[in-house]
Amino acid sequence: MYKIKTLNKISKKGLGILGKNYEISDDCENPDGIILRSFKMHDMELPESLRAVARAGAGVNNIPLDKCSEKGIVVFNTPGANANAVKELVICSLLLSSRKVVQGINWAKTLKDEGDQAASLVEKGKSNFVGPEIYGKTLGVVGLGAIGVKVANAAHHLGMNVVGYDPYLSVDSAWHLTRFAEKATSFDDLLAQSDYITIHVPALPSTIGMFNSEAFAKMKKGARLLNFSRDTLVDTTDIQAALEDGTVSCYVTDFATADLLNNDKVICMPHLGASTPESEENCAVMASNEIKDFLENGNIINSVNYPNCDMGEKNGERMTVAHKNVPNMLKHITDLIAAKGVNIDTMLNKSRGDYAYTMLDLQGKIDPAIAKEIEDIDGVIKVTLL
Ligand SMILES: NC(=O)C1=CN([C@@H]2O[C@H](COP(=O)(O)OP(=O)(O)OC[C@H]3O[C@@H](n4cnc5c(N)ncnc54)[C@H](O)[C@@H]3O)[C@@H](O)[C@H]2O)C=CC1
Ligand SMILES: O=C(O)CCC(=O)C(=O)O
Repeated sequence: MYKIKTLNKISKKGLGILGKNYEISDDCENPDGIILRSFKMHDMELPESLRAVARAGAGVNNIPLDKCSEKGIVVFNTPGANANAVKELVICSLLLSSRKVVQGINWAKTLKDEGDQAASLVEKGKSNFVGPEIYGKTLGVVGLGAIGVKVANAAHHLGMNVVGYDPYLSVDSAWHLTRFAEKATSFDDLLAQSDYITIHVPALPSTIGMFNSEAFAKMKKGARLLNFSRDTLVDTTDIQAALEDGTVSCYVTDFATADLLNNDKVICMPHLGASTPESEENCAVMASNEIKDFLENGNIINSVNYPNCDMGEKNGERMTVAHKNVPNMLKHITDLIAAKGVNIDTMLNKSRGDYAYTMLDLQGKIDPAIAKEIEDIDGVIKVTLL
């Protein structure tokens, strides 16, 4: 029986995939795996039993990746599974940033006690809520991954000129991106051209604070900024100054923070980007499949800290070894196995940065003591006999 701890509400349809060999609860002790959404794991003690963490979503800045890697805990995410949900809210927000819809609705509500006068007051007051159309305007998309590409394509279909910036654009993203999107020559070039800018990069040391006073100084006066990625990408003090002096005319963010909630030029949403039944189900299904395949077969698909390794369904004895990416490791492991007279049927070894993962299909019955001996090799982190 495998134990799965959930740290957020996870779609039942997704969890159902795990099947009857799984005990799933939000308070289980000694879990083999954790499935979560935005729960912040940084202050959490990682149980010794823990082998895998699956983020039902894209961003993994809520997970202590270094700590997990050191303990041989494989962390997964669900690339693209919520991208359509975010794309739709971004398109909605392009319009919200332009047309003063939120402000207009709030004002209209203040007329609720005006009786027969309400209709004429609406007509008199509506000129306060005029805003430009997005058709023919330029949208800058920063980060052309799963979400950025979908946003770029949809904006093109709405008649916008699209300019994109992504120095690490993947081949897959390039295949899916509309041919009408133009490539910005640099981040500064995108800032200078865009009437609207939407951010779709992960929160990394290299991206945190990328929208700061220096960036705002290079933007078109009155540009509109959308942030559905992470709060830390936009410097809170600098955006308030840019809104105050009119450099940015509206900031739409999916990350409501106390200092922004009082600003009339900010539209704050409570992290709703991925909150659709479809996206919650897609993410939960993908996360459950990933964790099940790892726990049962040792396969790693869509990990963010260990290399992807897939030997298909196990058929016999399989051993997996999470280890440091150092010389001679394979020799040490295979020497110990050979010394026990065990034959290796198939083997796969891949590395990713400082860490590596080895999968071995072994012939015959394996003495679990081998696992202990391999775990004692300097640089080996975790050995699992499946
Ligand atoms: N508001 C919400 O509910 C959601 C927010 N997100 C956030 O959106 C982010 C992006 O999600 P996806 O598109 O699914 O991820 P993704 O990994 O498919 O795309 C990220 C893209 O950013 C690019 N990138 C990295 N550094 C960059 C830089 N310095 N400048 C320009 N581009 C850079 C990468 O090359 C990649 O193409 C996530 O990391 C997460 O923080 C994701 C899903 C839901
Ligand atoms: O699970 C959620 O609602 C948040 C989604 C998100 O921010 C992500 O996938 O990065």
